[in-house]
Amino acid sequence: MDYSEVTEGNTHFFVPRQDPCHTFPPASTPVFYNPRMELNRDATVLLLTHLRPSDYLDAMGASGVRGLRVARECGIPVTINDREPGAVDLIRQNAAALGDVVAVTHQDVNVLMSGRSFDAVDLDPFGSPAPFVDAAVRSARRYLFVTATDTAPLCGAHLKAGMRRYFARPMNTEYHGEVALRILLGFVVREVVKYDRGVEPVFCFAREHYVRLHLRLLRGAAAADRTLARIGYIMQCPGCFERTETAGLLPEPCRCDRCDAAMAPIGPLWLGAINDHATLAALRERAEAMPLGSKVRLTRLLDVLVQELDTSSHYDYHVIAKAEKVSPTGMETVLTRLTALGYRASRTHYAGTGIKTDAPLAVLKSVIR
Ligand SMILES: C[S@@+](CC[C@H](N)C(=O)[O-])C[C@H]1O[C@@H](n2cnc3c(N)ncnc32)[C@H](O)[C@@H]1O
Repeated sequence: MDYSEVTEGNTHFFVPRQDPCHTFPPASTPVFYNPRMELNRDATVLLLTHLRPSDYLDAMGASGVRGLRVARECGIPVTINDREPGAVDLIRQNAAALGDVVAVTHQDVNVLMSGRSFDAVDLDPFGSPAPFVDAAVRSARRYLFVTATDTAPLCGAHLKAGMRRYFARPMNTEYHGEVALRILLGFVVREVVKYDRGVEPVFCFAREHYVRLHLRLLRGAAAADRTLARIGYIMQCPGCFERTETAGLLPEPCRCDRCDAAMAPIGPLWLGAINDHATLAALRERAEAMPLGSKVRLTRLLDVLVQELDTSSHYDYHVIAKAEKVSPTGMETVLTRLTALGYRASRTHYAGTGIKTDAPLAVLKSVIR
C-alpha cells in the first residue's frame, strides 16, 4: 500500500494515498479516510476534552484517525477497533508511531461491544448506524456518539429504506436536516429506553451528507420515562407550510387550521432539545485555544447552535417568500421583526435560509412580506 502522511489537530498519521481521479475516497483506497469529515472529528475531540470520559472506544476505526486523535489530543485511554484486516494493520502502524498509547482490537464491532463496556462509545459506520446501536447502548456506560451518513433514508428521500432502518416514517420536506436529526435521535432513544435508561443530547448537528449525535446516557426507569415523554411526531400539512408537534407514541389525528387537510405524521421522532446549551458555550470558549483544522467552521457552527431554538419548527423563509410571490427581506430583519412582536426566533445550523420560531405561520408570512 502507498501511504501519505496527514495531520489533523496535532496528530500525525498515515492513510492510503488516494487516486486523484476519484473524488470519493472508498472508490480509490483500501482503507477509508475522508478529509471532509475533519469537522466531525474536531467536534468530538473538542467535546471529549470537556467531558473527559474514563475511556473511549473508536468502534469503527478505518485508519484509526478518530481514536488516535482522542488519545493524543485529549489524553484519554482509547481502544480502536475494525473488522477489516487491512484497516487493523494500518491502525497498528499509526498507533505504534504515536507511541502505542492506544489498544487495537480486530473484531466485529457488535461482538466486541456485547462483551466489553467503555465509558464512551463512538459509532462511525458506512451509511446507517442502525445495526450497531443496540450493542453500543449495552456497551456504553455514560456517553454514546453516532454518525449517520444515510441522510436520504433519514430525511424521507428514500422512504422505504428509512422505515426499514429506523422504524419511523420520515417525509421529504424543505427541513430535511431537522427531520434526519430527529428521526435518528428517536431511533436511538427507542434502543436506549428499553434498558431503563435515558438520553440527554449534548452536542448534535446535521451537516452536508451526515448527522452527528453526541449523547449522555442516564440510568434508571425515571430517566427513561422522561426521555420517552419527548418522543412524538411533527404533523405536517400536505398542502401548505402549516405544521405542529404532538407528543406520544401514537400520532393524534388533526387537520390543518388553514386548508383543513388531514395533517400527515412524520415520526416517531425526538421532540426535545438537541443540544445542551451550557456545554456548547463551554466548547465555544475552549475551541479558541485548540489547534483544530476546522476551527473557523466549527466555531461558526457552535455560534449558530448556541442561539438556535430547541423546537423542530423550521421554516425556509425563501421558500415561503416564493410561495407568497414576494421577494424576501433579509434574515436579520425577519428575526428582529418576530422578536419585536414578542415571539422567539432563531437561525438554524443546517440551512442558511432556515428560521425556527414559535410565531404562527400567518405572522411569519406577514413579517416576510
Ligand atoms: C466510515 S469508516 C470509519 C471512518 C473513521 N472512523 C474515520 O473517522 O475516518 C467505517 C469503518 O467501519 C468498519 N466496519 C464496518 N462494519 C464493521 C463491523 N461490523 N465491525 C467492525 N468494523 C466494521 C469498516 O471496515 C470501516 O473501516
